[in-house]
Amino acid sequence: MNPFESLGLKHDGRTLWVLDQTQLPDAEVWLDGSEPEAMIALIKRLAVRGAPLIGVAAAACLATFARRGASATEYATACAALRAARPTAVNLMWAMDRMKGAGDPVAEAQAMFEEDVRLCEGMAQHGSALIQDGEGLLTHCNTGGLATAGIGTALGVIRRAFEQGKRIHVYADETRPLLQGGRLTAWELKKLGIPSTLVTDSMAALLMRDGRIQRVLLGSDRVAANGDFANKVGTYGVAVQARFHGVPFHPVAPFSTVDLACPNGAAIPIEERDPAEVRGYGALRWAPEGMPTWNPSFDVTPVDLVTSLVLDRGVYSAAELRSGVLRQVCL
Ligand SMILES: CSC[C@@H](O)[C@@H](O)C(=O)COP(=O)(O)O
Repeated sequence: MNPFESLGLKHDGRTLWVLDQTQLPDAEVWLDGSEPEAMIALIKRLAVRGAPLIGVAAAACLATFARRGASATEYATACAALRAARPTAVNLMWAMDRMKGAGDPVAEAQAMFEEDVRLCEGMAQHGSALIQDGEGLLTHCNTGGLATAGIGTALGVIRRAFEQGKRIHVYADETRPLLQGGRLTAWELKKLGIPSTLVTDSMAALLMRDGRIQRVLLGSDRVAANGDFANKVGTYGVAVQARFHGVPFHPVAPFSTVDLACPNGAAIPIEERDPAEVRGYGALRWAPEGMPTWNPSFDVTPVDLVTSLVLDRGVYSAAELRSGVLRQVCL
């Protein structure tokens, strides 16, 4: 397998390494993700996360496993287990289905990595054209180089607009409960030198009321055929607030996130995670021990709250999405 490298993943030709995203921003620790069991654990505990990245990482892991001499049965078992590591991001299932039927798993994983880089470029090209000079942008969760093999989905769009010289200011939601915005998006924005401010999730409506947000750009873990989409919990709330304040709202995703088998958002499976993530963070606990919690990791935003969806192949309005355009462009 040829060496490849992204912000959160690298393959040196023999071993697959992943950046442990749970330790960011304080430490940049690379872990060995070559073995399927190790990769499944890394995906489950969000050391490797972000819809496109988990698909690419799982594919690279399988390719490494095959190259080390896994039997057909071992390969098929690992493929099925990786496919089930997280339930909402369809990129993982899409990638594993491709790997299942791949004649040459090494070449297929390599192609998938390179394709994801190109898909990010497509989104950046189409999405950056929407952003006007001087805009304040709100984003939720982390959708940058850490979440993909390339420059990212929504954060890639934002980065491209910044590189085009547009004077933008990014507001990053901290994104409770696991703080992908506060830890990861903030880390990426600082690295890139993009003017930005971190806010708690509950501040977004106030920013919109005060006229500081001209556009919302965020990612998706699964887009249904009618344009409803799942993304990190809190996205639906941002969409409602954006509609109330007349702020354009754009999910950004590659075609590999579109699931034509889901007719609408009600069919998207939503991951529920450990209650401990709501009661505290890491070693810190603020809720009474045993306090009942609800911890859906994602929510579904109806297409009616979408201004337009930025795909790698173009920008599609809510009306186009409702009339089934995804069935034509995502074949
Ligand atoms: C390119 S990223 C799109 C989504 O995967 C992202 O917005 C998101 O919700 C990630 O959730 P996570 O639980 O951190 O994997």
